[in-house]
Amino acid sequence: MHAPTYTKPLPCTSQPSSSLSLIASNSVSISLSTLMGLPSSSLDTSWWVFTLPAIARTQNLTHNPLLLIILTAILSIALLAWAFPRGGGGPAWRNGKNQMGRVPIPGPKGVPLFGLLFSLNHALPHRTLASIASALSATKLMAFSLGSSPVVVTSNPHVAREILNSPHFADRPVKQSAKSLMFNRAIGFAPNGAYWRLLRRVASTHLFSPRRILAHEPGRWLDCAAMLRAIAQEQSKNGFVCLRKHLQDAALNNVMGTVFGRRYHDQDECYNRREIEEVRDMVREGFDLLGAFNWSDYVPWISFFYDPLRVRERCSVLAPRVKKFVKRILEEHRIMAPFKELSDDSDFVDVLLSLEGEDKLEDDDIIAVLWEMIFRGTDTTALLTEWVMAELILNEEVQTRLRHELRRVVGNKTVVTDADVIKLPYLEAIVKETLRLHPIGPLLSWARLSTSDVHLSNGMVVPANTTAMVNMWAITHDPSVWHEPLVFKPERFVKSEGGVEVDVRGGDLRLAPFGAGRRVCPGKNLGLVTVSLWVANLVHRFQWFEDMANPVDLAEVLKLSCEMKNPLRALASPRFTN
Ligand code: HEM
Repeated sequence: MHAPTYTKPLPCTSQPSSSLSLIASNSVSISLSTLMGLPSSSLDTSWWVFTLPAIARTQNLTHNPLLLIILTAILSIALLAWAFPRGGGGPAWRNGKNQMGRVPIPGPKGVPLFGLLFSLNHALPHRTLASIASALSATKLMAFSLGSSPVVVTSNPHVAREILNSPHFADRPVKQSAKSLMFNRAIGFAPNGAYWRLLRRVASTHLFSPRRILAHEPGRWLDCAAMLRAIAQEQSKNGFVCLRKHLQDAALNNVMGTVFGRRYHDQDECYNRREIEEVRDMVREGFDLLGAFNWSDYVPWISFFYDPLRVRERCSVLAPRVKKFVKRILEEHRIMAPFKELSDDSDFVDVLLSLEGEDKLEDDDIIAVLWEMIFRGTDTTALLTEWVMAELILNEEVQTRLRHELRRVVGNKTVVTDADVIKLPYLEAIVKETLRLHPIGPLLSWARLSTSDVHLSNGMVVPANTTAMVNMWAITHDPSVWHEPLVFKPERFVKSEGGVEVDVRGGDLRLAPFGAGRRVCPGKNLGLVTVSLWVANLVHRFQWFEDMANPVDLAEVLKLSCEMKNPLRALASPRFTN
């Protein structure tokens, strides 16, 4: 919209000076406003700028200090109007982008240029977003800016269902680190299309199907047994156990075994120590880089001045290391391929190498897919198990009840198997309650991206290219969704005791820690089977107590996943003699 045409003649009799003519020229007034991104209403009221010379009764504005002050004030107001646009949402929501629907999307304006970046770059963005949404009555949907990226977040299960299940939200925004580490060729970040569908199909059939998960049980049990041994050793040596390291080792072995056909147990001599250390180091570095808050993902120019974590540089070192490592494993598998038959317990490398015709993948794509599995599969299961154990230690009666359930199902056996685990409803309730109280992806790990303008049923419209987040933490802590949301109460999921039946695999958005829709976590069954098996064996083998010298601290920190800020340290009293 153009500024209104000036109609009143200036009372000034002589010609304006050149600077004045610039200001008094209609076309310049428009371009100045446009440059500043002023909303049309400010243009409508800007006509009085042209009367300034009359007010000042002067021909040269620059020589009049009063006018200079007024001009500076106008410019400042214009700048502020540009930086804090109307309607909320902040700098990325200028020009009424949050008002495209019947109902506008409310949201905080944040800081000019940066939006909410300063509020969200610390450890607990899910809590901050939940408080802002609640304060602005924007829990259904809130618009905000992360630098130049427009973002919406919902803390409402109905809107969450619409977003996660919509085909228009089936892409993800790709972080710089993910791109540099090749993840844009893997399942999680590949754009929604034929390539992504192929990867999902192959992974669902050959890695995550119930048959394959069952076929890999012996390997899973090997890792679990090694973990139990290491825990017993640490307890007898130190008098306490730091659980996270054992869980991470078991998780790494579990995923390395299923994906690469390699396991690294301490008593195994066949793999050299250097390789184990190399894998651990690469995984650690990858976690750090992918979990790091990288300013240049949101304010691209900032990396020229400010890159405190050296994300770009570190990625460019890690990516070739990963490639070299995985390529070596691919070559070994290629050499052995003629001597192996594919079966249900084949590792994922063999499966990917066996693909033919249209399904055949380039080496670089295989490397990306395999590497992603290591990343996604390792910390998720370890950190979730750590949260479960922390709650069991703090809630002694829940631990005791679980042990009774185990005794009833397992009897005198020292080992709990996958077949036993499915007969343990109280264990299932404990895992669900932990996922509710401590969702390890409180903002569902990686966000979604709208591929077109999306009309929601509540009258709001999310424009194309908007990042969409679901604040699962806010939903699972909402007292209007969950009674006494801060209390750890597995009984709320025990049906025979009046509890609710909730499908945590994406069917019920009141508790969807694995996401939902076509991009729901494909590793959800593997994750749940693994965590349940570990918890069952940890509780069956040991009685767990709080270490009073290091009390359990439920403080959290959000990195790649939401983890205990202070890793769990506890006392493990063995229940069997061998
Ligand atoms: C207990 C553990 C786990 C939790 C809580 C979890 C959670 C999630 C969440 C919230 C998402 C995003 C879903 C969405 O956008 O709707 C996701 C995606 C994904 N997860 Fe998991 N996950 C777990 C375990 C695993 C495991 C064990 C693997 C593989 C070994 C895995 C592989 C993936 C992959 C590949 C994606 C991307 C899917 C896509 O974009 O198409 N996850 N996970």
